Amino acid sequence: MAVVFTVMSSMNIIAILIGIIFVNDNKLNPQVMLSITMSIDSLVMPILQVVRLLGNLASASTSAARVTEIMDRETKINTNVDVEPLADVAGAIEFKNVSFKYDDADDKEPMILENFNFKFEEGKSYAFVGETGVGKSTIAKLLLREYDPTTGDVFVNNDKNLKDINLKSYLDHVGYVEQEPQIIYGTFFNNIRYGTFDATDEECIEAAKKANLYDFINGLPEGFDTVLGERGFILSGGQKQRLVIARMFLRNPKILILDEATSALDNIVEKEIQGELDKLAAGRTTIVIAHRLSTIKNVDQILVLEKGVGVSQSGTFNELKGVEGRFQKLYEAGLMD
Ligand SMILES: Nc1ncnc2c1ncn2[C@@H]1O[C@H](COP(=O)(O)OP(=O)(O)OP(=O)(O)O)[C@@H](O)[C@H]1O
Repeated sequence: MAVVFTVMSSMNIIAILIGIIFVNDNKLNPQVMLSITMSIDSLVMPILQVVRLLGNLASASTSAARVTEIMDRETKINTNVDVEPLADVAGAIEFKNVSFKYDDADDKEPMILENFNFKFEEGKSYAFVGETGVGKSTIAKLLLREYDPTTGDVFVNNDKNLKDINLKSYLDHVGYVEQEPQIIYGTFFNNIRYGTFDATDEECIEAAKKANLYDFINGLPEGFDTVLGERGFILSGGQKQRLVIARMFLRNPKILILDEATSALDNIVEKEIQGELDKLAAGRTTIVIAHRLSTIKNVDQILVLEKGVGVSQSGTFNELKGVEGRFQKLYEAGLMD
């Protein structure tokens, strides 16, 4: 492709150079030379455009093939689309004898969770802490049923195995706030409404007020119609988090999973956002995957994960701070701002 471009582009330069020589020797009228080079231009340009188009078509067909390959991939998770959707989801979740590793087939891979038993009670808040790689985010993935346990089961609504229920109807009641908030290309209205598509403008505005984002949006020249995302208005890390919190207020989930939701923010913004997250968590079963101990001071129960041990300690922040153990070590290591 590059060769074609070079040859085509050089044709014009060569014609001009030869033309200049001929004009100098009085063998060619300058006006004729000008019209010849212009004709070459109008001949070469469409050819170059076609060549460029062919190049784009080739990369588009490669991308289309990759998308088709991904779409055709068989998922290991049966989402049970044919099962009657759950009318409601109770906030209690129970892990029974759950062991998990990512590659079932690899005998050498150690279990990340081993025989984990725990009951999350409705409306209470929990936090998982522990060193990096210990398996905190893996628990969030099991709760979202991105993976099924290698052995053991997760139960919701008392006795319903997460593997057997209509997954979409369960996930409709689960709110997930990721470390890196997902902003879509669209207006504030589109972004807040994402996931609750039938919400009215008034409901979006109400959610923005709860997330303490209303005054900021309202102060923009185009207000809630300001376009965000790639090539759109750029939000700061804290504003993005607030936007996701507004989205969650609108969704009103029974179960809330916060995966290090404030870890990308500086201390001052983090403290402000923490207030909004606490409001959001009130009355919902909340599970925090935490890096900073300061964000989990108020949760009902902290579970300390340790490699090869599982849950080595549990209790409230003040209880754990006062006893010798892994939590105190994390606390003393400065994980508390
Ligand atoms: N998709 C995956 N495939 C294979 N192994 C994975 C996958 N995701 C995570 N792991 C491995 O599982 C272990 C637990 O990872 P996990 O992300 O749950 O830890 P974490 O405690 O959340 O760590 P961090 O605090 O660094 O986020 C790690 O050894 C990690 O390398």
